Amino acid sequence: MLLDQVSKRYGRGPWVLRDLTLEVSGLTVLTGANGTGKSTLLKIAAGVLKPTSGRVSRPASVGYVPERFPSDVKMSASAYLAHMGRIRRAEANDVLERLGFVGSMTSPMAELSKGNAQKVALAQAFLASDVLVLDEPWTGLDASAAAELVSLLEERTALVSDHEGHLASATRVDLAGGHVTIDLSRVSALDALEALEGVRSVQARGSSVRVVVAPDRSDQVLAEALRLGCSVRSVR
Ligand SMILES: Nc1ncnc2c1ncn2[C@@H]1O[C@H](COP(=O)(O)OP(=O)(O)OP(=O)(O)O)[C@@H](O)[C@H]1O
Repeated sequence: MLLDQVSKRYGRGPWVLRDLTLEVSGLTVLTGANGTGKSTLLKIAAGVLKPTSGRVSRPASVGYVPERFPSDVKMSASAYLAHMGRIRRAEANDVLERLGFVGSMTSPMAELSKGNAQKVALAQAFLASDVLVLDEPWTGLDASAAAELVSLLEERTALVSDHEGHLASATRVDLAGGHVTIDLSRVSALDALEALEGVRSVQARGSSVRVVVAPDRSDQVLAEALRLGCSVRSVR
């Protein structure tokens, strides 16, 4: 799976992702502080959200576990997994068994405990044959299920957010946490600032303009702002 120069902003809001290129060919862990865009990136990778710009090439069969698995599903676990198996043209797997599912297979899934519902979410994702996209998949799992999930992921191609560090040896991609705030005056070209790589938002505030930048791009943005004739009031 390849994400090529992917950028995302919600409406006219700040850029959440900017020019992100990522190839997922083995087990890849996504890390980053709260709000850095992990769930956004995973939704884009899974195809449930469109990037604002950039391209995603994904194989035919992608399994996805969202951050919050729908909790109000009226179907039973058994009916739901049979349905997903038909859609995927996949044989039933032993994931529920391996994760130690102890809920009812025939009651509405809305009645399952959080951990058991998460095990159903994982079982349907593992029906996919190519790539897995899993958003904090350990949520709600007990210790033995958590360890079993680590071994289920061995040898799979997967993009997984994992802030608890379950997958210590996987390839890591860190969505840079934090930001640098640059206050500028004498700004004549807001659009030119906004278009710079690493810029997450540009806001006019009275006579100054506040630019929020990814930490690894702040020097380049400062240099470009000076070249555009801006005065720098503060950087923090
Ligand atoms: N539907 C939405 N509409 C507007 N803004 C959104 C939406 N979804 C997410 N955002 C914003 O995008 C940014 C990234 O959110 P996202 O949920 O992708 O981060 P995250 O890294 O997964 O966070 P966490 O670790 O807290 O789950 C946040 O500033 C969030 O407010």
